[in-house]
Amino acid sequence: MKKKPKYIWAIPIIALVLILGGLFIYKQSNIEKISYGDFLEQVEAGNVEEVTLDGTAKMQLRLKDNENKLYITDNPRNPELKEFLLKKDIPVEEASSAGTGSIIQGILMLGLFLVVFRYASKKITSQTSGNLMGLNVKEVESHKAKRFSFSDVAGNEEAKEEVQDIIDFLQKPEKYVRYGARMPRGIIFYGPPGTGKTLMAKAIAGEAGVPFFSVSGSDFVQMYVGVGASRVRELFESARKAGKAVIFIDEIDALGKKRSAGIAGGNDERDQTLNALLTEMSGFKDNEGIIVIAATNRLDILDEALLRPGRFDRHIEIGLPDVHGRAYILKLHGKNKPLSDSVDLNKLAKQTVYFSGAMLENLLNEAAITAAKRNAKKIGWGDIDKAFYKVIAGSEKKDRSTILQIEREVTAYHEAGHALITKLIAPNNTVSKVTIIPSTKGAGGFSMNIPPDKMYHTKKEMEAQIMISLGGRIAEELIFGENNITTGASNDIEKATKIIKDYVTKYGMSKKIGLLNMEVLFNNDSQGHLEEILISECSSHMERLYYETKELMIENKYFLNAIAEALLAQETINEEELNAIMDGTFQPKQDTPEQLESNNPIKLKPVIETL
Ligand SMILES: Nc1ncnc2c1ncn2[C@@H]1O[C@H](COP(=O)(O)OP(=O)(O)OP(=O)(O)O)[C@@H](O)[C@H]1O
Ligand SMILES: [Zn+2]
Repeated sequence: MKKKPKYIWAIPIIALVLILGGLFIYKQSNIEKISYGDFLEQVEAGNVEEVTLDGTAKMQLRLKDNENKLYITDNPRNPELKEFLLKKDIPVEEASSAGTGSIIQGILMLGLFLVVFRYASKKITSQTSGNLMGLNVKEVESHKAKRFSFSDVAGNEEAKEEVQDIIDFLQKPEKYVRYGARMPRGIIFYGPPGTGKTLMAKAIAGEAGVPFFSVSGSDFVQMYVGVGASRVRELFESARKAGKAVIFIDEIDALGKKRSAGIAGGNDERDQTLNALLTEMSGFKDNEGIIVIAATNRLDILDEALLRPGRFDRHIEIGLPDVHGRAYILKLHGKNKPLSDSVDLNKLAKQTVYFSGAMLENLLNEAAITAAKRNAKKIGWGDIDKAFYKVIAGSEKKDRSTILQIEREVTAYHEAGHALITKLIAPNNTVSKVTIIPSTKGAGGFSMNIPPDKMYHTKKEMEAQIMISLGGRIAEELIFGENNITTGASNDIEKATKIIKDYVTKYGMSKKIGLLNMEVLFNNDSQGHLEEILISECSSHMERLYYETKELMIENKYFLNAIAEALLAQETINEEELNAIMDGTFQPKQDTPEQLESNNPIKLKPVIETL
């Protein structure tokens, strides 16, 4: 690919600066400073050829024995000096304050200023740019910013595969035009936050060797009417100027959300901006080599106008990484960090289900900070452990004594409930950690529950997942009584409801509703009859599963107590310890008495039946 030399404008300026600089240095080397006393001596000796006064703090003179050399001395600024010199027959010249030297200096400064200004303004445009009316257009040009390639993106193999032809098209658009192929003009990356959508777009630009322009949809919101549209046109204009390019629009949903029927009128500005975007996109010629990549967390809320052929017609999912992806991401970000031998990234990958790439990166970074704080040689498993909780729910509370003992117990039983039910009905799931360490974000405790990675889930597995979710609340109820159940189960209930809804409405697993997709039917449900049936069906399944779980827990109350007690004693238990509890071979960690004291400031009976 032929590249336009980017710094051609700088050559004359640099040449000028060099020439003037040389001249200046040459002149400087021919200048000598003398004291005012020496000067007067020379005057008295009749050695002075001429004097130049220019009103500055210095004056210049030449001596008779070396007329080419310039001498400088302090200017006493005495109005009588001129007369005194003239009387001695020494010619005095009065120059304007800018002598040759200062002209050169001035030009030099100007040249330098121009270079710096040019550089700085370029830098600003490429990094945060213009910021006119709040819009950031970021242009990351290949030679200025770090170039990304596919090797910087771990996992996401399917997505990489899917964009391979786009890269080829960006490199050789003519080839595709020759075959009459119409390449997608727009691609949408969709998936949860932090999964590397931006990274992937940058990598495409990097792999194809084209400049990358990025802008965020949310920047257009709250702009004056017409401003957004003109910004869009400017963005495309700069991309066209660059020849080939990748234009990245983050948070496209801020611009292209479906218009909700209920709200009368629209957002004029948003619509104008969106229209400008669509117009620009349909304005490309086929061989232009510009690709627009947009990112969103949710594809389903986008306006159909955006998704039509010729617009954003290729949709690529960038999902959360699976266990291999996670291991790969951890290894990628662990490369430049001194990890101790105790840190097993494969093991960590197994414990970080549902973590996004950004969370994993953050996890290693937090661990590195913790290690640095304690001046450790290497990052140890303990640092990783601390970072794990930080990333997952804010940070580990320092002062544990402030947490009421009763809260610790409720949390311990709640988490023990989840763990116990998992062990009883889903032995293939992994419970990597159960903990009651509270976090600043308010999550009471945490038990990681890993269902095996599978393409399909059976009805039994879906029910098991619901029962595991219900386990927390049921344990609270069983131990502390119906009136003392807490709000800690709200996430669990949400999770269980989502599963039961799919169970009934999507997968035809409820006998009463049968093999119907309720969402299809719902579209025509004006009286709300179906809704009623649906709710009653969901709640009857939920109730059945609730009683089943409760019964199971009552039968295994011994284990529930054992797990909760272990949690209260050591705050966190890992999978081996949990298995040991279930086998009856558990040996609690021997803590020193002081540690026990600080962990358990108030000694209470482990089970409080009367609350
Ligand atoms: N697959 C991955 N491989 C390597 N690093 C990753 C990956 N996914 C995410 N990361 C890390 O997470 C950071 C954030 O990712 P990025 O900004 O690309 O996510 P995103 O999907 O665009 O997020 P959002 O939806 O919040 O804009 C990256 O800079 C990188 O450090
Ligand atoms: Zn829970």
